[in-house]
Amino acid sequence: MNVLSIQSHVAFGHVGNASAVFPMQRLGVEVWPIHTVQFSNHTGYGAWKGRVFDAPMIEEIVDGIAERGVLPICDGVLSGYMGSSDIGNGILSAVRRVKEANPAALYCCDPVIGDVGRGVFVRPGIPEFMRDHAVPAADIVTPNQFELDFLSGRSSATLAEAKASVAAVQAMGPRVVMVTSLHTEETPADALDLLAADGEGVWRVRTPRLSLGVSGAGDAIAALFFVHFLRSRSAAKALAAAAASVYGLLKRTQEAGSREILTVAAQDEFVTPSHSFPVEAV
Ligand SMILES: Nc1ncnc2c1ncn2[C@@H]1O[C@H](COP(=O)(O)OP(=O)(O)O)[C@@H](O)[C@H]1O
Ligand SMILES: Cc1ncc(COP(=O)(O)O)c(C=O)c1O
Ligand SMILES: [Mg+2]
Repeated sequence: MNVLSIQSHVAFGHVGNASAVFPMQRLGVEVWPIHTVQFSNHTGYGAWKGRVFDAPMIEEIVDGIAERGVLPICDGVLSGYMGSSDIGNGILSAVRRVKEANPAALYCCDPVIGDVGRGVFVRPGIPEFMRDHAVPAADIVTPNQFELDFLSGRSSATLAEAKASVAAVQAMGPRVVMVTSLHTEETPADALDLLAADGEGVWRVRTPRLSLGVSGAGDAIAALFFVHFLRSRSAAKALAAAAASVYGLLKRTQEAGSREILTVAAQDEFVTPSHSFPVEAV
């Protein structure tokens, strides 16, 4: 399986491609990473160095890949942190080229915009670009609760509201939606929910809430969900597998007291997760 992964890259630590590429490789996927930015570290530190690339650079690399004649064997495109809405256009043009070459390829868009508590952490214009252009072009989207609320223009304070928000996002285009870190009135204080919907049903996985604040978990879970969905074509199975792996990864990270997720040290969690959680139809 071959996945074109277009997102941010950091030299130190694990967000964007530095969080997503290795778990996919560990699952046996050939990943073709293209970086939208290269920063020293993730922006959660408040300071970083590096630069944002541009749409022509993304298109140039896709051109070079196309010249190798391999776009027809690309099974999917994964996008995440975009850097600028211009880069977003470059990503959507890559998606169009891949789908022209392989109509069965799927586009999974992780609509990285912000987070509850931290607010919007991307450049102006990106939230609207995600809502008006990227999400409508996607087959699969993986918002956190903050991003779900922004995209749907609704609130998700209860499970019923969250399901209505998911349906509103599906009405924008994507058939499959996975919501991460969902906390509704029904969610116990020491837990968090994940929802996945695929047009046939909505499923929930509930895991304990760990006391750590790290970046990059969303990038890892989007990559894992996408790979498991491409393989199983089941949103429920992909949700169970991705949630178990990321929980194991974060539990190890918490135990080690690390500020960065233990993508390398806890790599066995991607293949043989040490925890598993039931999937409930809701
Ligand atoms: N504090 C936490 N405790 C347990 N699991 C967590 C925690 N933070 C993140 N996760 C897991 O990682 C997933 C993705 O993280 P999330 O923070 O929602 O993504 P993002 O970084 O995109 O906002 C969550 O759905 C959850 O499964
Ligand atoms: C460069 C970069 N990419 C991606 C992300 C997204 O990380 P997360 O997976 O926590 O949403 C961040 C968050 O700070 C970031 O700074
Ligand atoms: Mg995210």
